[in-house]
Amino acid sequence: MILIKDVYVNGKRQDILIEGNKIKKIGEVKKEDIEDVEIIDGKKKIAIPGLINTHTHIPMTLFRGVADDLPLMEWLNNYIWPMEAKLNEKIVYWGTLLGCIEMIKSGTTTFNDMYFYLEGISKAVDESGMRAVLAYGMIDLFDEERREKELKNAEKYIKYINELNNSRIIPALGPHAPYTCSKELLMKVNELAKKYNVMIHIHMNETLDEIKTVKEKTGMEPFIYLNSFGFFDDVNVVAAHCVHLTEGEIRIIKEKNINVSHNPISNLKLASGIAPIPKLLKEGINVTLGTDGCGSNNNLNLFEEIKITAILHKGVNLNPTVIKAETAFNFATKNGAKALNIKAGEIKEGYLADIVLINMDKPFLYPKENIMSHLVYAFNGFVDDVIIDGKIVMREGKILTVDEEKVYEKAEEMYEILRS
Ligand SMILES: N[C@@H](CCSC[C@H]1O[C@@H](n2cnc3c(=O)[nH]cnc32)[C@H](O)[C@@H]1O)C(=O)O
Ligand SMILES: [Zn+2]
Repeated sequence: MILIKDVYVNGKRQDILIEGNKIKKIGEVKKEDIEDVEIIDGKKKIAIPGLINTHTHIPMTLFRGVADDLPLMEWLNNYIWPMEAKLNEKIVYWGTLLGCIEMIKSGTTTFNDMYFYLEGISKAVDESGMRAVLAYGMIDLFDEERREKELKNAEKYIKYINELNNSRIIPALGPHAPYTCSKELLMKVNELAKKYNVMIHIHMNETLDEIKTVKEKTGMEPFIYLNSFGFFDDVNVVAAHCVHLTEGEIRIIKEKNINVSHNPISNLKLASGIAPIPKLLKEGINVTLGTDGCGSNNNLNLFEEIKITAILHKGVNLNPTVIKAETAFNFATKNGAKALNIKAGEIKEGYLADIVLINMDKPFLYPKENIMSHLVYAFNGFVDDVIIDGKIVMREGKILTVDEEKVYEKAEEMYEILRS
């Protein structure tokens, strides 16, 4: 058992008792009453639920800084996709470990990923102690042979992850996007999602260009098109980006309970645009936050995403009330958990013990009065202790699960292979 003593949580100083992978009690807990307990002194700290990043391509940490300042299609076609052709399980494994270290250090405990070489990714996630939803990213480019291959891979990885029997690693389906996947592939994905009871992770409406392509081909906007053949029926979907949406598309997102993963930094950096988040909120749509891959962000610090979300929409709407601090914070916690269907995102009895501690002795966190404001507008994201699934994975800034130095060394080595 783990006992966090005198920590500031849910508005007051109290204790948090963790048993197994869950939060057993919040309130006053006497250490004498429990046997075999590890105590964390929380006096100088606050506890927050671990952040949930709902859109990543985690091994892309290795592509950090390789191609900046380009539009999406040029970035993908000329730089990213040629480099990705050199990847293998081993390179992806080290890239994922680098990403996990970065996320743990910046308070993220769960991520929702779409990539390939999922054996390498799963192995790294398992070793790091993180929680993740992993989807094999499928692209068929409307070719039947490629479609069969991609669907086979996706099914293979769902079975592979299920067989790992690790409650921290959850399989999902990842059709890349309506402009890279055929209708046949997408229809089959809906069927497989129901068959294996897994969620779907897809890129939607990221750029005006891709929407134009879909419209020219089908006569419909992407959400209308997918909805026309039942893609959203009876499945749980996380749609990344959703930058450009018509009223009709917003109606579908609402009606089909589609979860939106807002990735403001990636959208700004690739100059894709700014998603109409205040409008989605008015409709009661579940908005969550994602960083996207490190090729287009270029980091995995979700606190940056929280701050940008809270200020960006104020600026473009000329209205400082559209997204309040706590709303932005909830996007990255509660709403993320709801999207991924996990009992986390809040510090509550019976919930998963995914908890982050922040030492408040930092110059930018004084005066200590308005904690939620500090977390959203002032904090740099470097947290102190991280507990995931009831296990301490970082203590006082030191990662306990993996050898950090070795990961940095290997990351450089893998990068040399990719650029050669
Ligand atoms: N099985 C596929 C791989 C798909 S993984 C998901 C893909 O999404 C790409 N990606 C990363 N960020 C973005 C983005 O912002 N928009 C669209 N695609 C992206 C990423 O580079 C990767 O190729 C294949 O054989 O090519
Ligand atoms: Zn993406």
